[in-house]
Amino acid sequence: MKYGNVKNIKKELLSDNWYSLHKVTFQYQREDAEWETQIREAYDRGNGAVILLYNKKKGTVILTRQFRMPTYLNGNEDGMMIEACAGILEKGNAEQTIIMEVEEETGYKITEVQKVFESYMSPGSVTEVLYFFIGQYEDTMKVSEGGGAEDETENIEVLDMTFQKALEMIATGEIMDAKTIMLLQYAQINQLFG
Ligand SMILES: Nc1nc2c(ncn2[C@@H]2O[C@H](COP(=O)(O)OP(=O)(O)O[C@H]3O[C@H](CO)[C@@H](O)[C@H](O)[C@@H]3O)[C@@H](O)[C@H]2O)c(=O)[nH]1
Ligand SMILES: [Mg+2]
Repeated sequence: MKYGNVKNIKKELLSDNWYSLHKVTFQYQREDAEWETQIREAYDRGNGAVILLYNKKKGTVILTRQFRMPTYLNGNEDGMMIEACAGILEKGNAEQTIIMEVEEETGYKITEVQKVFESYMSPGSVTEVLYFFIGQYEDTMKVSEGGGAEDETENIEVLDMTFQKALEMIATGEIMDAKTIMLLQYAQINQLFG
């Protein structure tokens, strides 16, 4: 018995303004071998990369704070989100992108990163795969203010806080971003701070 087969996939473009949204109609073969028609919308904003910047000696991490409209629309009172530094893959691969994004958003020039895992973040509706990294930073690596790309309206604030404080902020709900929680918990499980 075949299971999980898909056929007759038809994609209808609903929106391609900034990113693209497709309505996908397809036939899906159930476990009992019957074919059924399903419709699912899929939002494609490309893939992304995210990193936890940490300093083992100081016991600190670098996070960012920025306005996120979708959260504002769904109950986040001021729309501000505390997140690990992240960006969408445009020109290079995940590693090149995250190194560039770290400098753009936080002002640190790092050269070494370590990939820890990759994950779909919202598999029922968003196509994106997110590549997760960790990387050590030193105060001497700070080369600029950060804040985001000059041609973009990101207005990113750079936060330097203790790892303990960041963990507390998950418990209090001040950190409510999945990729950030995943990386902080990775650091805790793998005892990055000893
Ligand atoms: N004009 C316009 N600009 C947009 C739109 N959507 C996003 N932008 C701009 O596009 C830029 C994308 O910045 P990046 O730093 O590359 O991406 P990111 O938004 O930080 O994405 C990261 O976080 C996402 C949410 O957690 C992740 O989904 C993504 O993979 C990545 O990790 C930002 O300047 C943002 O303001 C839009 O609809 N219109
Ligand atoms: Mg970003």
